[in-house]
Amino acid sequence: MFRRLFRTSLSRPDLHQRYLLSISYRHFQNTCALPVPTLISPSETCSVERFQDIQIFRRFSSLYSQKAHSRRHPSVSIPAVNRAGRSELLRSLESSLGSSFSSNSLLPNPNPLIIVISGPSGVGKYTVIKKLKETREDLHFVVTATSRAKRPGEIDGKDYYFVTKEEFLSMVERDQLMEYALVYGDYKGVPKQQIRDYVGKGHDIVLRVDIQGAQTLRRILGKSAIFIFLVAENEMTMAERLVDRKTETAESLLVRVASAREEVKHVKWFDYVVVNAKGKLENAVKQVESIIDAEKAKVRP
Ligand SMILES: Nc1ncnc2c1ncn2[C@@H]1O[C@H](COP(=O)(O)OP(=O)(O)OP(=O)(O)O)[C@@H](O)[C@H]1O
Repeated sequence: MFRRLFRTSLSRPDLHQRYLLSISYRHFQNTCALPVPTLISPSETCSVERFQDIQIFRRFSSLYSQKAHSRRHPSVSIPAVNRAGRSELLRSLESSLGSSFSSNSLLPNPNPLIIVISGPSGVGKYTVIKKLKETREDLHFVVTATSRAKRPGEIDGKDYYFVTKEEFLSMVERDQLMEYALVYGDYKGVPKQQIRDYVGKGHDIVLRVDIQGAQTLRRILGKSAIFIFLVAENEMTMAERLVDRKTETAESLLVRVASAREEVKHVKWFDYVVVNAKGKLENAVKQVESIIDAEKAKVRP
């Protein structure tokens, strides 16, 4: 590009004749240190046109001498690649650059991720998260507090903090919960302290909440959290899962399936939707993992 511009300016007859710029392009390319000629004697008055020509010339010479300087270091020669050893080549590249290669990470230190997994009752939130825990030890799963009774196989402090209604309300009073809701007659809430502790130490965290909880968290966290909506492939599968789990009374089943019908309409509040299809738990978990990996790889999470 420079060759073209340089020639264009020099080929202008007035510029060429008036300032007698006999510097060859080859000379410029070799030395990269273009002598700046005295274009105007101090006493000389300068026309606008001539002044502009001088400015153009000076801009070129300054720009290209800077670029060429940054490209190579005049005092260091790099040995022939086919003859020099690896470390010799690396050393000479370092001295040519004027500083050693750093082994520090080239990546910026990303902010910890907050991943919210939500979806209608019986869709498989707990099952997906349990499986995810096995493969992603780097994630911290925030343990929700609940006033509901423990289901078979659930462990206090691991799956939920099982508390009484009074204990739960006292946590609310002491402002210990980031969000809470009364879901199907039981309280559920996310303890603030766990989030502070883990996010403060730079850990990625995963929260499991119902749809109401997800909407509250969206209002609080906005775009600083990733919201994943888990669904079954169809209503029938969702209802079957609740029935087969054998944890609900007839009334509770009715409330949950009726709510689920409404809740699937809230998918638009979420960033991602993952289908947890019958017998395809592994696929759903893999998809959640892919979302986490993609979010971690984002330049601006
Ligand atoms: N992909 C799947 N295929 C078949 N069954 C599944 C699948 N995922 C979950 N289940 C079963 O569905 C039932 C409900 O799952 P789970 O308890 O994880 O749902 P949940 O969304 O956490 O429910 P809730 O919000 O009511 O606690 C469980 O019995 C579980 O084993």
